[in-house]
Amino acid sequence: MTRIKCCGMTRVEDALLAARLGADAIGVVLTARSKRRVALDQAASIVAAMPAFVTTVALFMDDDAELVRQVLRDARPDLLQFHGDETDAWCQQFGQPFLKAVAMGEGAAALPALQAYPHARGLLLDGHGAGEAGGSGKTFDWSLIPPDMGARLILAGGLSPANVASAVREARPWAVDVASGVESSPGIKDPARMAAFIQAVREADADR
Ligand SMILES: O=C(O)c1ccccc1N[C@@H]1O[C@H](COP(=O)(O)O)[C@@H](O)[C@H]1O
Repeated sequence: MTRIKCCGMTRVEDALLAARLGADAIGVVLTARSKRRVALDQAASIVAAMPAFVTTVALFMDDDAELVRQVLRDARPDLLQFHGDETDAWCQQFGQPFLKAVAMGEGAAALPALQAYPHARGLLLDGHGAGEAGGSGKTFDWSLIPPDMGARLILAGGLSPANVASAVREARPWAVDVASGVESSPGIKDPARMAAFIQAVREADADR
């Protein structure tokens, strides 16, 4: 079964709805480089509202280590996710499981980065270009994904209710991650689009 992460939560009610609809994980964005950024207290409220067995993820992009520590201390997310030029060693310093995003907008030139994070629990392949923020709604050429990524492959970038079933059938990821594709405006989730996204993943799973 493909795991589903709904990212860029800014409201407790949206995160609770994602959990009720069957999302396995929700994400909150802390980096200043995002239109979905939440303040520390809001991140803490969203994380604290999640029921058992829904993984909470905090996103950063080339942020200060002190911000990451503060978020870990005050919001207590289960996983960290890094989107910038952070190294494997830098990501490891917090002693918390982490995901590393890889910008696939550069095409095959991005592939060496997949070898650079041996300690990441998962590699989130996103459609944006190097140095750009995620949450861009950009897809990439899924045929570039190496076939041996197994449970480390988290597919992101421009996924939506319209294309996620094809993505699951073609790329066979461990998990899919969506932000803009289930929103009515940045940071505001659309209940119908979230429900349609999760249903599309489950239908594609049934065919696998
Ligand atoms: O969502 C953001 O604003 C964001 C900012 C900086 C780094 C990462 C960000 N989001 C991540 O990007 C993926 C894909 O987004 P989309 O579905 O293409 O809109 C999203 O799921 C987050 O993990």
